Amino acid sequence: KPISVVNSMSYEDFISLFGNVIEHCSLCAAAVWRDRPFSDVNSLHKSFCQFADQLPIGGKEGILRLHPDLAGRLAMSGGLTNESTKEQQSAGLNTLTDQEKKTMHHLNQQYKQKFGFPFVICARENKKEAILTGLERRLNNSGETEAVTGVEEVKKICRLRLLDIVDSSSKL
Ligand SMILES: NC(=O)NC1=NC(=O)NC1=O
Repeated sequence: KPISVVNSMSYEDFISLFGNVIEHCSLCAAAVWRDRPFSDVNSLHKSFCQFADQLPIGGKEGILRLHPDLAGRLAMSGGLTNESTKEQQSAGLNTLTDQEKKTMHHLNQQYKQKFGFPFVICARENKKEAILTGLERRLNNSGETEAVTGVEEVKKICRLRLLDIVDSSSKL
């Protein structure tokens, strides 16, 4: 969609179009609508990032808790959103060996046990090996660090999902 069409949308249409660019966070889109008109997809992304950044730590953790595990129960049962399904497949998470599945599940559990929110990484920018090493490495971080790191990954996921919707060449 051209950015001019995005800028002329009612907030209902804007929310239905962008309600999942941050996974299950239609609130983000509902808030970002007020920043229109957007000059291009970058300024639209910037608004989403600013909304996430100004959230208190509890809100940041809340955004992370809305994300499905990588190669988790939901993924195995085909219960992911369309976007997450494609993203997890692109990282090769649908072709994990039984051993890799067990390792991923165990590390995800450990991570959630420690932080109280799931491990989030931009799957379209990582293959399964990098995801597993990232999970192991980040397990050693503090909760504060991981809440911020996770939101940085959410911003990357958001940018790629926005680029799937908005013509990146269109400018105000
Ligand atoms: N826990 C996650 O990182 N989930 C995901 N990352 C993505 O890029 N897509 C997901 O579903």
